[in-house]
Amino acid sequence: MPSAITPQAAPSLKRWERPAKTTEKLPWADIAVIDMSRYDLPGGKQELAEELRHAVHKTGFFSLINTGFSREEVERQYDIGQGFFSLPLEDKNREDNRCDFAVGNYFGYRPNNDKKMMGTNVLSNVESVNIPKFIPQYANQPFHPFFETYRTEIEDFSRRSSELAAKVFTLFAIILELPEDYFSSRHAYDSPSEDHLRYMVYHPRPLADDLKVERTWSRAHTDFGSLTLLWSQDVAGLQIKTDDASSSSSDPWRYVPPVDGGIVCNVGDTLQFWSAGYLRSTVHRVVRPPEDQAHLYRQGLFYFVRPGDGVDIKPAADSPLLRRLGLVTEADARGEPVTGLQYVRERVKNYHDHDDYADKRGATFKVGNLEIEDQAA
Ligand SMILES: O=C(O)CCC(=O)C(=O)O
Ligand SMILES: [Fe+2]
Repeated sequence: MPSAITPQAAPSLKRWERPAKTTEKLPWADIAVIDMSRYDLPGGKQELAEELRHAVHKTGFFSLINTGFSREEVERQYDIGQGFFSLPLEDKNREDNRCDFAVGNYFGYRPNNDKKMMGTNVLSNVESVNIPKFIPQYANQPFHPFFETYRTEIEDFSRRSSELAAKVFTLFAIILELPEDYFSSRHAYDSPSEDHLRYMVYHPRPLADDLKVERTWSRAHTDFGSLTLLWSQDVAGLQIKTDDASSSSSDPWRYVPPVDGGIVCNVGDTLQFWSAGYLRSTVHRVVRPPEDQAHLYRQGLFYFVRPGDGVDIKPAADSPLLRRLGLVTEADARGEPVTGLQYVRERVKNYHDHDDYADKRGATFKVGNLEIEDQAA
């Protein structure tokens, strides 16, 4: 749908500057690139699903190109995020704009330095703001007045992110031999869910502090929802934990490479549950960037897709593929339901409602019969 948005109508914002890529040679992950311009061609979805199968089964990470988001509109979102982060702390952190972690509500603002890291005195260097879906049910959820000026643009971006996710869900349904709308219907934009558009920035830290926390900027974790869209990030630091600790290296961590004009996607916990582990919610983390980028504010743009509040996230026992593979049985169909809202709220609460981001290597997190490794080494 052509967009009738005129960004010039809003007051001018300082332009965000795209940082230069690192010149360091890093161990990059091999990330499949899926060309979404083929999606609507005859047989296109089936071909793309086949290309995606290996990636989602092995690492759960892949990237999309030709998604319909122009470079200008993506950078405009970075301008908006940067404009918000440059407001005074008291304003950003006003009471009606804060995440309410006590109830696992991630909508709103999370300030920099809010927690200690891994049993040290080093503080978290992440600042973020999560914007809920633009539906009447969220009229009273955090939405800072700064964003009002840009509401139309942000809403357009949010809705189109969800539309893109729906196409990816269709590919997942094809892979699992389920009806094509199996997952997209469980993530309808107009039904309540904890989906959010996120502006995020990591503040650079002195090397001495980074060394005290094993260079950790974001602890190893899996994503709590269904699918994460991450607009390609030029500041290296995001790493995925792979199975290929090869003979040349015992280190399983690989950096996610930038994909110009692309969107990196990863499968979250709920799709791993629905697919009885066939689609992988891979452990990832963010570490101090290479030294030619370590001084930069690492700003990011994301859309986190969460399951519909009321949908059951237990394994899709009706998938012929999962049945043939023996991953689901009749008993799975009869298991206790766990709803999307229940899982996501409990997971956010468990992860964030503390004074610290402790080292939780090896810990697991469980709701009903659904269990996930909370933080793998
Ligand atoms: O900042 C990044 O590149 C990834 C952040 C992330 O994994 C998350 O917020 O879930
Ligand atoms: Fe993540």
